[in-house]
Amino acid sequence: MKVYTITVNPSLDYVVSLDLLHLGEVNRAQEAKLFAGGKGINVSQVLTQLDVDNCALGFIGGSTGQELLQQLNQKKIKSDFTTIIEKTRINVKVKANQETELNASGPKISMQEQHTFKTKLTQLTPDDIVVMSGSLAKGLPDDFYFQLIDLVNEQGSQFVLDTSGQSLLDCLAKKPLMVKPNHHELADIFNTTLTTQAEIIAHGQKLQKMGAQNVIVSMAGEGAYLITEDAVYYAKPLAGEVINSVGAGDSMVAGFVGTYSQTQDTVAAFKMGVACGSATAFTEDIATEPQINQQLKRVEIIEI
Ligand SMILES: Nc1ncnc2c1ncn2[C@@H]1O[C@H](COP(=O)(O)OP(=O)(O)OP(=O)(O)O)[C@@H](O)[C@H]1O
Ligand SMILES: O=P(O)(O)OC[C@@]1(O)O[C@H](CO)[C@@H](O)[C@@H]1O
Repeated sequence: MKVYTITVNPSLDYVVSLDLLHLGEVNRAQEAKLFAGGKGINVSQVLTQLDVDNCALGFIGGSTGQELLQQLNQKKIKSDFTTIIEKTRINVKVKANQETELNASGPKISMQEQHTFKTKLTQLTPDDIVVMSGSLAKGLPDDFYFQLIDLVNEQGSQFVLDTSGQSLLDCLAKKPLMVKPNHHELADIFNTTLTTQAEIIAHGQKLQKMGAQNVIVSMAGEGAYLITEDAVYYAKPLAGEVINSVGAGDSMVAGFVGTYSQTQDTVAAFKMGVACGSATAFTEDIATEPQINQQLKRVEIIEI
């Protein structure tokens, strides 16, 4: 099986570190780094670390797009982007006493550019899994992901749409391989508050009954649940120093999809998802293979 990631609105993530942020004043950063970003691209980075056959698709443009591509090439991440006229965005991540993210809305994508991109999906086969995540760029219709899901389904491939709210609910009827709301997003979907384990599981099961093949409910440092058609599993949280939570969710999606694509074993895939999410939370950038394997040894899954 091959995995394709789709990032319609990638970014260069400009990560600025300082002890304390004073709003409304000139702040001097201790460190500033530029990383290739965007949710699907983060998924591709982890898949490449795990040696899973994958290709990053999406739109890139201008000098920022070139910088992003150069970074992906350096990391040996395979890609087949559609080139656009406008520039790829830069997102600013401030790491001070708190993490603050400033995400730009991104470039405008023309009808012709959208069309060129869609033709790439005709190469998909029933053996492929397509992961779609992140915000929609300007000029893309609200139902763009749903148009893509239909194209993916026409080719017989599986899909994962990492989204929240109404879009997540709407995609369930199309039978996603997996959905991964965090517990806050799960509560918001049903306009409720979820406090007990039983409540979280019951609402995750609703998503499964509505069409998701597998549901992961992630809870950052409090563990995660996997809900399948016939069982519920809990992954105990891994203790560690959180250095950067940006991309933890993307890494979890990558771990699940990557191992699933190689083994079709849902529980092993969940285990890898937890290891990848935590490994990224415990490091500065997206986790590397040794960091992931170090966490994988520590993951404990129990059936509930
Ligand atoms: N503080 C933490 N301690 C240990 N593991 C963590 C922590 N935060 C995230 N993780 C790991 O990453 C996974 C995904 O994190 P989280 O539940 O925050 O998802 P998310 O809200 O989609 O993440 P993101 O911050 O990327 O949007 C968790 O299930 C866990 O495996
Ligand atoms: O603006 P979006 O598309 O919702 O999110 C983009 C983004 O915040 O997501 C990734 C982390 O998940 C970052 O690499 C990137 O900057």
